[in-house]
Amino acid sequence: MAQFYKPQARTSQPQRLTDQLVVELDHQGRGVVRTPKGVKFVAGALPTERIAITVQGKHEAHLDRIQTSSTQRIEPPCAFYEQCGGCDLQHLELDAQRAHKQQVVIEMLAKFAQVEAQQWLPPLTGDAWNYRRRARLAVHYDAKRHQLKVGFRAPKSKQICVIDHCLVLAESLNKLLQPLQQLLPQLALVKQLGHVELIEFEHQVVVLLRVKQWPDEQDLNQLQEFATAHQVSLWCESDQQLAPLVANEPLSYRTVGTSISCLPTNFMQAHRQLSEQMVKQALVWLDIQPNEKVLELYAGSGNFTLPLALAGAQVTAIEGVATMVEQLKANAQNAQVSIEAFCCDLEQPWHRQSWRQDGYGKALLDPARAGAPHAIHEVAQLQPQRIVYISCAPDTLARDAKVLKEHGYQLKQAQVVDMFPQTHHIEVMTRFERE
Ligand SMILES: C[S@@+](CC[C@H](N)C(=O)[O-])C[C@H]1O[C@@H](n2cnc3c(N)ncnc32)[C@H](O)[C@@H]1O
Repeated sequence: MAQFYKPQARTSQPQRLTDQLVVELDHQGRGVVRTPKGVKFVAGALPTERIAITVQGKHEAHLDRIQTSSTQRIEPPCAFYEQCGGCDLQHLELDAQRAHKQQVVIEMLAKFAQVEAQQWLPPLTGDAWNYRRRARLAVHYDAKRHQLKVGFRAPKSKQICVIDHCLVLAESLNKLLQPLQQLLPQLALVKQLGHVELIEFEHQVVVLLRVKQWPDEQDLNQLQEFATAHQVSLWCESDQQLAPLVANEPLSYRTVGTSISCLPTNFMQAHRQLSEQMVKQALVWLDIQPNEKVLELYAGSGNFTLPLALAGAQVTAIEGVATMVEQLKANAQNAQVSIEAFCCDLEQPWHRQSWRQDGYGKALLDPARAGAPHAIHEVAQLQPQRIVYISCAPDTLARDAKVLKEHGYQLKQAQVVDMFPQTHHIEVMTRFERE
C-alpha cells in the first residue's frame, strides 16, 4: 500500500494572558476583551473587570482568574453553575442583567437596522427564580454499568450535568427530579429513552417521555404507580404517536381572560407570569377597536389570539403546526369567540393564501428565533397601520426591523420582557407604526 508523508500535528503552548480589561458583555452574556491577538469572548467575565485568561481557539478564552471584580458581580447561588449550561448570567445582579438585555437590543437595532426606539418602557418583570414551567432533561443510559444520568447539558458539550435541584425550575417540577432518577433505571424502556420533559400546566404536572418503543406491560404498571404517588400525568411520545399513559384532565394554561387547552408537545411560553403580562401589553399596544381586523402570525395554540378576540378584534391567526391550529380553533369555540385560523408555513410565498388580503388594521408577530425573514416582507406589503413584533432573538429582530423601516414604519416603543432571568436569553416587545 502506498505510504504518504503525514506531518506531525502541531502542538503549541496554550496562550495565557493576565490583566485583561473586560470592555463589554456580548449578546450571549460573555465578557469581551481586546487582546493583542484580537477580540476574545470570555464566559463568566463582566465589564470593568480585570481578568486572567487562557485563549481557546480563534475567538474564545477561558476565564482563569478574576483579578479585580465588578461591583455588579454576585455569588452565583446555584450549586451547578460551573458545570451546567443553563443559567450563564447568574453571577450578574438582576437589574444589571435586565439593563444589559435592553442595551443589546438597542445596539443590534442601531447596528443592523439603523433603527432607534422612540421610547423604551421599563422591563416587564416577574419571579427571577423557580419560574420555568417547562424543562427538557437530557438522559444517558450506560448499559454496562447500569447507570442513568439525568440532567442538563454542559455548555457546548454532549456531557450531561446530573442535577437533583434546579433553582429556576418551578417547585412542582423540581420535586420530581430525584424520584425520576430513581424510577427510570428500573424501567425496561430506559434503553430506549430519548429525553424527558417536565411541564407545569394550569391544573397538573406532566412528565413526557420521549421513547423509541412504546412501554411494555410491566413498565406501564410502574409508571402508573409513579403517577399516582407523585400526582402527575404521564405521557409518551414516539415517532408514531403521542398519547397519555396516565392522564388526569385536559391540559391547559392561562392566558388573559381565558385558558388555552393544548398538547404537551405544543409551544407554551416559559414563564407563566410573564406570558400573561406580555399578552396584556400587546393588548394595550394594539388598542383594539370593535371588529377591527387583526392579522396574527406565529399564533401557536392561541395565547394571544383568544385575548385579542375577546377584546373585540376579528382575528385571522396563522400557525405552521397543524395540531396547534386544530387546538386553536377548539380553544376559540370553547371561549365562544369567532376567529379564523389557518395552517401555513409563513416562510413560503403568500400569494395563494385566501387570508392574504388588504384591510388588516393591525398585525401581531411572535416568531421563533429565526424571526420572520420572508413573512416580514409580506406583512409590510399589506400595510397594517400598527405592527407589534415580539422577538426572542434580537439579531433577527434587527434584520426584520430594517425591512419595516424600508416600508415606512417607525419603531415607537420597545420593552424587554424578562422571560429568562439568570440566562443570556432575551425576549423583547416592539411596536411599529406606519408613517
Ligand atoms: C414563539 S412561538 C409563539 C406561539 C404563540 N404566539 C404563543 O405565545 O404561545 C412561535 C410559533 O411560531 C410557529 N412557527 C415557527 N415557524 C413557523 C413558520 N415558518 N410558519 C408558521 N408558523 C411557524 C411555531 O410553531 C410556534 O408555535
